[in-house]
Amino acid sequence: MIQRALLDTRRAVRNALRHAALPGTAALSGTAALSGTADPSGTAEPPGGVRPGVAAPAPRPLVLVALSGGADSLALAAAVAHEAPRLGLSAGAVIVDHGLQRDAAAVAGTAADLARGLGLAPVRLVGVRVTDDGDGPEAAARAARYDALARTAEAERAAAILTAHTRDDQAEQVLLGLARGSGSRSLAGIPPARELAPGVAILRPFLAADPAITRAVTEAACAEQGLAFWRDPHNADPAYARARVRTRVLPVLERELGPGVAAALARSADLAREDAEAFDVMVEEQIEEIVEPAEAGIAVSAAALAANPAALRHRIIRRVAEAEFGIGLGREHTLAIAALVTAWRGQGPLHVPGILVTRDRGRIVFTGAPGARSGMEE
Ligand SMILES: Nc1ncnc2c1ncn2[C@@H]1O[C@H](COP(=O)(O)OP(=O)(O)OP(=O)(O)O)[C@@H](O)[C@H]1O
Repeated sequence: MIQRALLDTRRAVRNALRHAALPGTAALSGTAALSGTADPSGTAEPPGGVRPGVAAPAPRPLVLVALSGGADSLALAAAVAHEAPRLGLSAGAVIVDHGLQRDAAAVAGTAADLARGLGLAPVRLVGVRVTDDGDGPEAAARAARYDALARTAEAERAAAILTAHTRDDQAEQVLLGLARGSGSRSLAGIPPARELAPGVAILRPFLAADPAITRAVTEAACAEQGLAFWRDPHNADPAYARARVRTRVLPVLERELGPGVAAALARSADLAREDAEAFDVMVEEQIEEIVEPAEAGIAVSAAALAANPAALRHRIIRRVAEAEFGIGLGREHTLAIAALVTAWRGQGPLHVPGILVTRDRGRIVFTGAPGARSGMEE
């Protein structure tokens, strides 16, 4: 029997690892290894150990799979265990125990056993305390998890953490962003790769694949390898917005609009990401040109802001507030500041949370309100 899902997951991992520009290493191309220790055979040391007079081989760069024990990350772990040695990499796993469910420790222990059974090493089981600061239990668990992943990667000197987000996760994320009324950065959804911490990348091979790997494929890949995966009861718990999108909203859309909605949403994310990246570059270029320090703050040329299309003008305003004062402006406040440029009729100073904005001699001047952080980020 052709194990198609297994092969798809392995190909996704192989491509992601080959093309990753992992921190501290060069991007793999073809069979060349990250650190110059290319070893498609998977045997880094010569038989009999290191030869006299020959420098010991550099340790293989380490990648760590973020493993929950669910189908997605178990399929990823199996694919990484197979592919990493062939690319001159070593591969381990991190399992985060959020301690949120009664059987959490047992689930984490089983996942760790499965990882060891796949040949991953090291396998790290990390317990975290989840404290909800008001953003909800999902966000609190995510923050604790990513913090633990970053700390473990640093402790193990890993070049990358790999997570198993699928096309279905991406579609759900885009729908949630749409429902919130977000811009292209948020609609871009979950990035296939980004920096997790200084010197540590986070890679999502199933999202980077073309076409992206679906949840159905990860489940099939587990079945093809006889891997028993855990089903997280939270995934079907209607208390969680993401679970409602997964179990109720997307099935309705697929039924009413036809199959392919999830794929289309994931494609929208890719398009939005391209737009967002282009805007980021344009905003930085504009900021270099039209922003200057002002007493106790920063000033932007009103004429230059006016000359830009709204999409850029609004992004420049938001970027200045974020970089200079650490404040994320909402749509309403952004438009109010933009009106000092586009609908100028001698308005007085504008108070937005943490910032005072005035128009003064052809410049829009941003000044920190008491307590606001100040200083444009590098
Ligand atoms: N307990 C865990 N331990 C280690 N890794 C985990 C754990 N839970 C999830 N992950 C990793 O995160 C990926 C996404 O999981 P999930 O969709 O549940 O996360 P999420 O809450 O949506 O957060 P985010 O999408 O921001 O990672 C999984 O595929 C897996 O790689």
